[in-house]
Amino acid sequence: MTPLTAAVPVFAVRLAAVTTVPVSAPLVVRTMEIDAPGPLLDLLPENAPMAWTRRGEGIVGWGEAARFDTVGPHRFATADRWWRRMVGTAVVRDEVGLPGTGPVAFGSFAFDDMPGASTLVLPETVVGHRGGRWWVTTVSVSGNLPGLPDVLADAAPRRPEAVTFADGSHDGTEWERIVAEAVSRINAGDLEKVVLARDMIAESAARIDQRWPIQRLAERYPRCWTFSVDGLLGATPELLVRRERGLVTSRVLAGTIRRSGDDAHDLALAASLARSSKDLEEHEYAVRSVANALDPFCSSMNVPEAPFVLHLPNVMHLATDLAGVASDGSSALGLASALHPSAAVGGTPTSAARELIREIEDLDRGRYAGPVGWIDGDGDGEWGIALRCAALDRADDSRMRLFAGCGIVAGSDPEAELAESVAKLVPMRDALSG
Ligand SMILES: C=C(O[C@@H]1C=C(C(=O)O)C=C[C@H]1O)C(=O)O
Repeated sequence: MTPLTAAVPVFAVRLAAVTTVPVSAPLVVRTMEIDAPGPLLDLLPENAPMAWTRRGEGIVGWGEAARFDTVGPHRFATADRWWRRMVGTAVVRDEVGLPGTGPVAFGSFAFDDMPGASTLVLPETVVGHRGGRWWVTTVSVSGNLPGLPDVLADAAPRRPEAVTFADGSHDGTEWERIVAEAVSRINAGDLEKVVLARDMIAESAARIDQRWPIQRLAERYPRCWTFSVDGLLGATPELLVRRERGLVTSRVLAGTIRRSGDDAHDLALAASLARSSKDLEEHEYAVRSVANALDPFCSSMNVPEAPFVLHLPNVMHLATDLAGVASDGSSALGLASALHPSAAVGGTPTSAARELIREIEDLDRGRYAGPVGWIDGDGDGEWGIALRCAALDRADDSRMRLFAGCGIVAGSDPEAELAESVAKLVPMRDALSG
């Protein structure tokens, strides 16, 4: 372990920002085009699988050429600086030249400043697929040009054994009380919106093969981004930010209704969601928080006037896609840092919402609701909000902690919010159950 030196603020070092390779190591990176090797997620090994995929495209990675672990209020800035330094001195041979080729790090950041660990991982091997092209990237820290590895499907994952679920920090009744407290604070004028979360513990009879839930989520939630980074995995419908060759995009969600299972009825529910003043208000807070945060980084921005309804198998959301033209050199991670926490996972105003979450939620969110995604050597990348996800217990790999949260506004009903949280836990519960 080599501690970071010089440019890193002193307190960040004290808070254990560490990297597993000396920052001066000669990083050699090679990307080559390959023939289609089969579905990306089938390539993942059981040990520490990394993924960011949607509709079969994206990137998967394994092995660890380098990693950066950090905590605290400057976690994004220290990680961004580490990454710039890594790629700034790297020798790169990239025969494909797309966003996501060349050096790529997967990352996952804690929701709050404390507690919670944040990580960037540079895999030894990354395989990517986009628009009919496939590539493999290999990384060497020994200074030699890495050879082309075999890119083959791994053995099929094992189904988790006899999984049971139990309440996490609070049972449903306690959580409803917390939600009621938030509603009374909102009615008292302390703030406009706060997002409150709850957790659930899944326990299997044996070590959980993370690839099983990853593959199930990708199959069942093709409109979501399926991710896996350092033991945090899920399928999120919400894209905090994408930066790609000067174009900045974001998908904002807020306002939710549960699916009924009957298509005709669901269409009527979708129409009522699009007219619901409570949900439209909640959505407006979220869109405004993202548009305001992106404004300083964009020369122009398109913010649609009305949201559309995003249909997922378990719930429907009000959704807005924003797009802007980047006006400075901020990386995708820098933009994610500026956006986090948006009103979709924090609230409005942000500082009052964060304080109320710390005061009444009584839950260590860890990396749930934090940015998760990837960054490449040009600073392009995609960062989702880690929702509909679970974290593997680092001390016991037969246990996972599942999370779900709901936006609370003046008109929120605690019982309905609990039911919404149950619906949001369904993707991970089902993915672990079979
Ligand atoms: C916080 C979560 O979801 C967020 C809250 C939503 C809402 O309250 O309507 C909708 C989508 C997400 O922005 C979660 O899934 O855990």
